[in-house]
Amino acid sequence: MTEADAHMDFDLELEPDDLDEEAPEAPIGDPCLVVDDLHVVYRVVGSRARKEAEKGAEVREAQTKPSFVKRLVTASRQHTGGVSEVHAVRGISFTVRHGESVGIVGINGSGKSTLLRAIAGLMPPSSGSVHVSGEPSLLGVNAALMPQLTGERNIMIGGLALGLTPKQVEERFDEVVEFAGIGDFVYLPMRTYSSGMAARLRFAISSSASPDILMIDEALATGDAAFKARSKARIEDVRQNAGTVFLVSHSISTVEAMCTRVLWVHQGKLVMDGPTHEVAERYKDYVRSLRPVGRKGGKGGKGGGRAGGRNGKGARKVGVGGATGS
Ligand SMILES: Nc1ncnc2c1ncn2[C@@H]1O[C@H](COP(=O)(O)OP(=O)(O)OP(=O)(O)O)[C@@H](O)[C@H]1O
Repeated sequence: MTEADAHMDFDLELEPDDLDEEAPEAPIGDPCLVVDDLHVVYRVVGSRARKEAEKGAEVREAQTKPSFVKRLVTASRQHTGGVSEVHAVRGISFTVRHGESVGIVGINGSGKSTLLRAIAGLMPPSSGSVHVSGEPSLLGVNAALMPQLTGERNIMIGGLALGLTPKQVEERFDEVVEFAGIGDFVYLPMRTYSSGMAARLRFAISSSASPDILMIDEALATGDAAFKARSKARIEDVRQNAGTVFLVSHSISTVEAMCTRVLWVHQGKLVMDGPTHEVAERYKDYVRSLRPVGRKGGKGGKGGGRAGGRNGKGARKVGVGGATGS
């Protein structure tokens, strides 16, 4: 797959709901999250998995010498391809303060979800570290809820994981179901849900406890206009209470409407970090440059005119060389 193909589901179109919207300012407080030279490496077994992984990140053969016992055991198995390592996050560092809403953008396979999961504590760093102040009870929307259990049971488990008491979960149950818009499906196993329903339920659970850090991975793309409006209001609530929001989205207009700061990740590295309008404009230019000749970049064209300093703070360009396909 070429890089031009890889970005194709990135949506530069402005959503009607988001037109001319910018994330409102909120008081910015002390640092609440420090990510220091973070590396995340996946180990991939078998050639098919390796092919999948090669889409975006650096892949290399794992430097492992199998133990004597392992060599004996695998000698009797059919060879399925070696063990590879996918270096999905490569030396990312940044600091986030209370009250910031941070968008993470990048083409497919660039490492956004892996970074989010590592920040949420769902993925152990291979090296480097993530320091979180306050409640470490982060339940990212990618947190593994259990597909074989009903939505009802998952709301309870997710609520408890966020630090709520059983009584508090019960009190918030109706609100979570209504927010997610899943109706009576809540009494069916989650494996019967569409991916959109599951994403909306995870978002509703993870935002129900006013977490210190709210992580959102694509959930906003899965709802209708009313769900988006509810989500926006909830994100603002979290920020106004000096919480921090992380948002991974393929919709640049959603990031522009909801975030005060954007991190641009490419091939596992942070290539730009700064105020939303600056990073979004540069990122849109980059995505347009990837479009094959003859394909109109008109979607993004509409969104290109919203430059103009909001707070005068400059973006930190960490090394855009990576974004040109290094
Ligand atoms: N469980 C896994 N095992 C092995 N490799 C993985 C795994 N999950 C992700 N990867 C690889 O790590 C790299 C980063 O993936 P990640 O999902 O973080 O990217 P992304 O930017 O969120 O992508 P997308 O926009 O397509 O969702 C990719 O090369 C991907 O193939």
